[in-house]
Amino acid sequence: MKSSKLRGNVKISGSKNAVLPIIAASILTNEHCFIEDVPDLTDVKNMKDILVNIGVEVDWDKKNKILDVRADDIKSTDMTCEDIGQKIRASVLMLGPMLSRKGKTKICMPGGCVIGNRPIDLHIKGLTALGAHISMEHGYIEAIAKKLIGAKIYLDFPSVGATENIMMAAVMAEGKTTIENAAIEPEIVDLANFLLKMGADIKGAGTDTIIIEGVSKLHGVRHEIIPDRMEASTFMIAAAITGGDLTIENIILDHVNPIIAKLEESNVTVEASDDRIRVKSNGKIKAVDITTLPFPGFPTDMQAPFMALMSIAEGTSVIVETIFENRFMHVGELIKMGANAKVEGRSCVVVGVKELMGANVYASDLRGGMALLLAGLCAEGKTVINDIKYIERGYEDVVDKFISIGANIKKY
Ligand SMILES: CC(=O)N[C@H]1[C@@H](OP(=O)(O)OP(=O)(O)OC[C@H]2O[C@@H](n3ccc(=O)[nH]c3=O)[C@H](O)[C@@H]2O)O[C@H](CO)[C@@H](O)[C@@H]1O
Ligand SMILES: C=C(OP(=O)(O)O)C(=O)O
Repeated sequence: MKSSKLRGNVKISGSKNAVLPIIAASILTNEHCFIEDVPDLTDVKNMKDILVNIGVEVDWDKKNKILDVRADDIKSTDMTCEDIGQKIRASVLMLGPMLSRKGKTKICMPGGCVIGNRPIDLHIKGLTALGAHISMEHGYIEAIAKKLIGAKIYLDFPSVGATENIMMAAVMAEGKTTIENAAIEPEIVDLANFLLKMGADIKGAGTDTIIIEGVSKLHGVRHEIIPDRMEASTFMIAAAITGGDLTIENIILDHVNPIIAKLEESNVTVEASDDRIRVKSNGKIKAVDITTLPFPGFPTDMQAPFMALMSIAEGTSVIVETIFENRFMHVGELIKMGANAKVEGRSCVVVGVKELMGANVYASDLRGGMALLLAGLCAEGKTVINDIKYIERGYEDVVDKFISIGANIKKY
């Protein structure tokens, strides 16, 4: 049976991609860091465990969504324990803070969504420019720096993770660091705000040139994580795909502009005010083209969910993925559900169909899994999504949130 049109209000959680680097940054001081609005996600648990394994005290008050991190005694620099790092992408973000705090570390090659090769050469280039010696052997990365010294670093691509890692290494390096062609995503700005509150000297975060003057010490901080723009965008698409009417609360409008623009082009009504947004649809979706780009372009993380919407649109949509070379794993599963889609290199042509049909499908990554869930909401008949662990990496209380707005969905 189809889920009904989703209706009601849904509150957005703290951002996964903002909280993970901020947890890493909290070891830059030996004082308490209180991180607020922390989402209960497996990625956050894994990041917390990485810290706990090296002797950092971490107290997670899930009821109040507060993580209290105190890294006054980092007992080990070996972060390879149980290979937790392989489970998440953000584990690589421990390199910068550990070099800064301990002068050395050993971590696993990072995991995260399998959406391309995801090399870390730009992280290494940046940290090496600051004086680190980095070697990679047997799936482990070893980094040593007697002293970090500020440098001018040009990123060949505005990598989010590399910008974050370099910022965290540079805040206590000697002298000035300039990151050129830096990423400008909102999560970079949130990290910079966290570091500024700790006493760092950073200028230009949110622009393509970030200038950091090293300071000798950072102190404890209290900081609230920004709302998750990907979760917000997902619920906006959910309203559209079910012909529903949702009010999405705790949202920063500037962070979701590309989704607003594309939904409006698709014949969806969007009413924005302050920190909430109402998305209404009569179910008649018009096909539009999208090309993923770094912020403020259309986010690669919303490519798969938006493709689910385009599967039932009137007309043909061309979806171009420019950020990751292998981010179309969901296409085959959408085709099982009746979608008419064809991948050609970095592009996918989607010809809208009248209706999708329920099927037994497999999530292969976080956002691809969410695309299947969204498709399942509007499909005729039952959809069974296997491997929802991928979805749970990045969506807090996902099943309960969908049930609260009228979705016919159950977790087994
Ligand atoms: C935990 C987290 O915040 N994840 C986000 C982060 O991932 P992540 O930080 O991994 O993404 P990057 O911005 O680094 O990657 C973007 C592109 O740069 C390439 N690259 C990256 C680093 C490097 O050293 N060399 C290199 O070639 C990647 O292969 C990719 O093609 O930003 C992505 C792009 O917005 C999002 O999809 C992810 O959700
Ligand atoms: C790709 C993603 O996450 P990660 O970088 O953690 O794999 C994502 O959030 O869509």
